[in-house]
This record gives sequence, structure tokens and C-alpha cells, in this order.
Amino acid sequence: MRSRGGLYSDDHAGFDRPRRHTRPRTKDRPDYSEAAVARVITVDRGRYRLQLDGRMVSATKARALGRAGVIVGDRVRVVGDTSGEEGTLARVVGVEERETVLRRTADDDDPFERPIVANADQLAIITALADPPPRAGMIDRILVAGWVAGLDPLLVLTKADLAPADEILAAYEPLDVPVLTTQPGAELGELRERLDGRTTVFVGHSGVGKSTLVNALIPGLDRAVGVVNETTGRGRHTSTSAIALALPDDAGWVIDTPGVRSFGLSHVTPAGVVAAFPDLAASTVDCPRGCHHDSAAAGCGLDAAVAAGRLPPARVQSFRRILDARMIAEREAHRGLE
Ligand SMILES: Nc1nc2c(ncn2[C@@H]2O[C@H](COP(=O)(O)OP(=O)(O)OP(=O)(O)O)[C@@H](O)[C@H]2O)c(=O)[nH]1
Ligand SMILES: [Zn+2]
Repeated sequence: MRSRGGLYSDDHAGFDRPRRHTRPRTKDRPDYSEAAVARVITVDRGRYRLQLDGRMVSATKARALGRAGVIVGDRVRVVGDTSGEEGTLARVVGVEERETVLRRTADDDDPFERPIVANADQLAIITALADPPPRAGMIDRILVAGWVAGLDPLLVLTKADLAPADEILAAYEPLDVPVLTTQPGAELGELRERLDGRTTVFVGHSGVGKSTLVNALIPGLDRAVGVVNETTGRGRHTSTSAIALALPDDAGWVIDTPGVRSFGLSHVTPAGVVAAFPDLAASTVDCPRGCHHDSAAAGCGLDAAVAAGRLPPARVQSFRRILDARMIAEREAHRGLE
């Protein structure tokens, strides 16, 4: 019997015979492994704006890709006219494996996951301290989605000129979430440092000052103008897509997303939330079967760890608030099924 190699392959039998190709090239399956790799900057109804070697290239998706999604931040194989010259259109023929995918569902009873961006490594949650007022539940939900996607969170509190930040600082410090504040004319040095060399997706409710912040980070970019769709001439408020923006001096990427009203978590399991906190997860190994580790859970290992001084009470408390955000999501999902 022939085997495919490894321990049981017959080396001598293969010696004077050419190795068989495991994946033969056929006319139906062209080999695009040599195709250029570009980054997806925006997606708009089947049209893609790509960045390739410093130039902007418009592209469509090859039919062979079928319904496979191409999202902002994706690295894609592209063929055809990649000159980027006016009127040219290249073709996306493949999507490289994604390192991360940030997802949300529209509501907690929405069975459809909506991938938002690919390949980001940091998630900046933009929240105004007033006008609109902060909603802890919303911050928690976005945090959960970010942790589950493997992104490092960053909380940016805008409009610090309108209200104090103490309460929010106290709520998120025990979770080791870095918190920055901004206000008109503020120094952005610390934020720039956090963004340097990373791909950061900005998420927040409409009106929190996301565009204001992005414009301050990228001098010369008029966010409101920058996103006006070239084909339709419509402004950003009609846009439903994210956009990747390069920071000056090659200092990383920001992916700005449209303002969100809700952040559904029906794709996240409570166990997925726990796994995002390795130090806490370690204390749950001896929990009773089926323990949800919430504040009402009897005999939960987290309480034992706090009692024994192994975990700071504030961290456990904050974690449970996060977990509640997910458990409420689950209850709503069940209600949606009834
Ligand atoms: N007082 C105060 N106002 C701010 C601050 N940042 C932004 N604003 C104002 O808040 C309003 C909304 O700002 P935008 O930057 O358009 O907010 P956005 O999050 O991009 O909103 P959408 O475009 O709807 O998603 C504008 O009137 C800004 O001038 C701030 O730090 N302090
Ligand atoms: Zn437990």
C-alpha cells in the first residue's frame, strides 16, 4: 500500500520517480500564489478600494470567490490591472487567512454574525463622557467582542471638558483596560503611542467624536470629505462600511467604523468570555459543574480565590459585570426564539 509520505513512505520507491504533486494544477483552478497581496481599505457594494505598494487600486471580486466575504482589513490576492490609474479595475481572486476577525450581531437574537474588520490587533472603544452620556453596558459588550476576537482593548473617553472620568476609570482599571481621556485641543501623544505600529479598529456610538479624533490624528484628512463615496458622491452618513486609514509616518493603521447603536453578542458564549481572562479562568477549574461564575453562583471558585486573597475583589467584580453583559445577551436570545 502506498502512503502519502511520513513514517511509512517508501523512500526507495520514490527515489527514481518524480514526486507526485499533491494538488495538480488544472485549467479550472488557476494558481494565484504569485498574485500581488493588497490590503482592503473600503468595501462598497461589490467594489473594493485596495492599497497595494502605496497606491490605491479599485477592484471587483472574481466570480470564482463565490459568496466568500471580503471585508475591510483583509489581505487579498489581486490580479488584472493593478496600476491604480483612473478607470482601471483589478480583480480580487483570493483572501489570505485572517489573523483576527472582529464580529458583532445586530441584536442579541440575531443569528447572523457580521464580521466588521479583519486583521486588527487593537480595539479602541470611543465613548463620550457626556453628550451622548456613557453607557457602561455598551462598553462592556464591545469589550467582550474584542477580547473574544483576540484584540487588545483601549478605552478612549472623549469630551472630558464636559464631565469627569473618575467613575469609568474605577470600573475599568481592575480589568487592566488602558483608559485615555481627550478634549478639544488635548495632546494626543499618549494615544499616538498606543496606536504606533498597530492596526486599531475604532468603535463607538454615533456622535461621540470619533471623526473629530481621527481628523486630529491624521492632519490633512478631512474625515467628512475623505469618505465621500467616489461613485455615488454620497457622504459618510450613508456609508455602512468601515475604512482603513494610514497614520502619518507609517505609525500604524486606524480602521474607523460607522457609529453603532447596539452591539449584539449572540456569537459569543459565556465560556468564551471566561477564557478571555486567563488568571480568572485558572480559579474556575474547581467550580461546580455548570457554574456560570456570576455573582449568584453558589460555590464558585472565584469567590474562594477572593476569600483566599488570590484575586483582587475589584477585578472579580468587574469581570462579573462583563459576564452579565453576555448572560443578558443570552437571555434575550432565548426570548427571541420563543
Ligand atoms: N465638548 C466637546 N465636543 C466634542 C469633542 N469631540 C467632539 N466633539 C463634538 O461632538 C460632535 C460629534 O463629533 P463627531 O466627531 O462628528 O462624532 P462621530 O463620533 O464621528 O459621530 P458620527 O459621525 O455620527 O459617527 C461634534 O459637534 C464635535 O464638535 C470633545 O472632546 N469635547
Ligand atoms: Zn464558578
